[in-house]
Amino acid sequence: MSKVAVIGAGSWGSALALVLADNNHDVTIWARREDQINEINLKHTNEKYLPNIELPHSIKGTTDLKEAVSGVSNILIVVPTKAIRETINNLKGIMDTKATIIHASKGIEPGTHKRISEMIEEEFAGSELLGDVVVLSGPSHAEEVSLRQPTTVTSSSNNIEAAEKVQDLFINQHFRVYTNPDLIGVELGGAIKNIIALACGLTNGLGLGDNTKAAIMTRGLAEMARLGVKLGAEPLTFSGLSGLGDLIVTCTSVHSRNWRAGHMLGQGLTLDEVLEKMGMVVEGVRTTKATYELALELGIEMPITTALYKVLFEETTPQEAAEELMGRLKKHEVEELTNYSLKESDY
Ligand SMILES: NC(=O)C1=CN([C@@H]2O[C@H](COP(=O)(O)OP(=O)(O)OC[C@H]3O[C@@H](n4cnc5c(N)ncnc54)[C@H](OP(=O)(O)O)[C@@H]3O)[C@@H](O)[C@H]2O)C=CC1
Ligand SMILES: O=C(CO)COP(=O)(O)O
Repeated sequence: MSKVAVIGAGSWGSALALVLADNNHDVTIWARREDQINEINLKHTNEKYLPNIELPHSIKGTTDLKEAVSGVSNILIVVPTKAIRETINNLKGIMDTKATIIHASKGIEPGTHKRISEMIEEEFAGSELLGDVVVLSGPSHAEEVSLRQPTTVTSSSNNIEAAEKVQDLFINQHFRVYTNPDLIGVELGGAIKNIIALACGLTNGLGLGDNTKAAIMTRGLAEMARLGVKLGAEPLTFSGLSGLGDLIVTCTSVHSRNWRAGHMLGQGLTLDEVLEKMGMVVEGVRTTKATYELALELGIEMPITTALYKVLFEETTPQEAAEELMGRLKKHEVEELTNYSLKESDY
């Protein structure tokens, strides 16, 4: 049994706290709102983020970050990507022991184009408090994990032994954890599938059917792998749980916030209206911006990401974006991933 601090009490933080508590770990969950922590401690529920689920009574909630991490050598961070740097900065000031930082968030930062493990390392730079950084990623809707439905994910780190320790922390008969040493590929797959899920939801909202969905998913996987390989990922990672697996679960499920947000956009709502209605994080929006910028910088062709960027952040309508995608130059389906460069005409 280990002590684990879970930082972030949204849907995913609560569901992972449940998995850890099921494994008899000593779990403290931190949230910034007193009312939410009172609900977790007194009613053992988190209705806003995980409706109709009774959390294990052993989970302790606190709004005191110092109390959450004091003497804890495994800290799980599950806040939206935009809150990662702020969270690490707050942690750095109050941690009293070196800890493995596990994160389960999915995104890329606009502007810097950093993955989450890179942001964590950057924020801890020069500090003795950072042990290993491990990501937990894969096809795993919080709603189903909290019902203890069979789920598979991947634990990845530059230090495979750290990934294996995290595998041991989480694995149980409902929640099967694999390991993969390809940190870059695992983090990129989890982030970029959100872009593709937004695009799938959008085409569905436009009234388009399964052929279009299959096209977006398959060609989306191709552009995810193309960028990933350029950044040093292993191509095979993208056919695994954190790539294809997460793409399937996010593009085909009504649980997905990214899919639902895309669907509302396709039905004609503005981005602001969609985000207001969702009330939960839609990571794909910021990740589309980050990935679009990164693709331009590296000269990697990512037509679906580009089309979505134009719909989200420029004046392009979904219909215009769909027409533009279908009207592109003809090409071979299978490309040489390691020898790919963008031609000006491809955009
Ligand atoms: N939901 C899922 O099934 C899965 C989610 N993920 C990933 O996990 C991450 C978190 O998602 P999820 O739990 O679903 O998100 P939710 O929208 O359900 O919850 C977000 C949580 O983060 C808190 N939060 C927001 N901003 C800050 C901040 N600046 N500082 C501290 N806490 C903050 C919110 O607190 P408050 O209520 O006070 O605003 C809330 O508790 C995302 O990257 C997502 O992609 C990964 C796999 C599955
Ligand atoms: O990452 C997820 C499932 O693996 C959850 O996706 P959404 O954020 O779109 O709900």
